[in-house]
Amino acid sequence: MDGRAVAPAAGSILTAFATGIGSAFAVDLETTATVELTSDGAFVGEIDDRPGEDTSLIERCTELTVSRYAEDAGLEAEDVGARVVTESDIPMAAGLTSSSAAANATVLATLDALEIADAVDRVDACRLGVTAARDVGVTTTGAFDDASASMLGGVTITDNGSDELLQREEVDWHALIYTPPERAYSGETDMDACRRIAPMAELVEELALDSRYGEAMTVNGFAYCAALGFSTEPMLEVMPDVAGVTLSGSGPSYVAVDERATLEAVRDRWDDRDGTTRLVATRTDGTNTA
Ligand SMILES: Nc1ncnc2c1ncn2[C@@H]1O[C@H](COP(=O)(O)OP(=O)(O)OP(=O)(O)O)[C@@H](O)[C@H]1O
Ligand SMILES: O=C(O)C1=C[C@@H](O)[C@@H](O)[C@H](O)C1
Repeated sequence: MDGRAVAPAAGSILTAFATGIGSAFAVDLETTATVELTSDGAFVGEIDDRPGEDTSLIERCTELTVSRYAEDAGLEAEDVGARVVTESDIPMAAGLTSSSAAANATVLATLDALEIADAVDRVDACRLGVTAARDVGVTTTGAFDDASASMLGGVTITDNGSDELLQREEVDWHALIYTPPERAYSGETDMDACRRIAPMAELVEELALDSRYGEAMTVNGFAYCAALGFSTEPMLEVMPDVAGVTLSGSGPSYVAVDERATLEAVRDRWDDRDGTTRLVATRTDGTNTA
């Protein structure tokens, strides 16, 4: 039995390291997971085109999903194993939620292989991926904010301490994303520095809950650039022309939102920098079987 699912990336509105409350929105970059069920009880992962990269997240996702749902599919969990392969156009460890997209795609592809994808609540499926991310140490707060945006689409606001969804709204922006060449792994974030900006994070939370997402993300960006030692220059280069701009996740990517034409007009300011600039649509749908 084979299953397949596709999950989008996400950009930040409120990064959750300071208070545990986070907010993110889905963007049109994708990870695809293909899962083949086996009968040897082993869980084996492969990341296409990245032979040396750590596959423990996607292996744990298949294992947890089989353990939780095999019996619902009429199978004995002990006899079931899985082979999972991911293919992705989301840069890894760049602040664009590659880990949450890989987890969501893998959980849903495993449910698809078990032929019960439509019977499982998407938020429960998302929480399973968050548990796997915690188990293998690729997250600090669990990143339910990023994971829920990728699973459901649109903007989500979450409490990553309790994995509760506080708000979800569909938005119609485009996103301009600048990714410098370096990488930043979320599991290695300086949490002491992040906790010092908690009062700013609380202000960002108020703005986001009031649907003032552009202002929220810009305050978030200045606070997290300061806490994590990233430059605010890329933000200043596109302000005040865009509705919002921030450092995304644990960096090093920056993301700006507005109408497509506005972002096209400022794009060359980031194109001049080392790294990659992408102009993508936001996504109101989330993770789906394929
Ligand atoms: N396409 C993928 N397939 C399988 N595993 C992946 C994939 N992308 C990321 N991962 C896993 O996630 C880890 C990177 O997680 P990390 O949280 O640091 O990056 P990120 O999710 O891109 O960043 P951020 O959380 O700041 O948005 C990788 O080491 C790998 O274990
Ligand atoms: O690992 C984590 O806990 C997080 C990672 C980042 O992507 C952030 O965007 C998120 O808010 C929290």
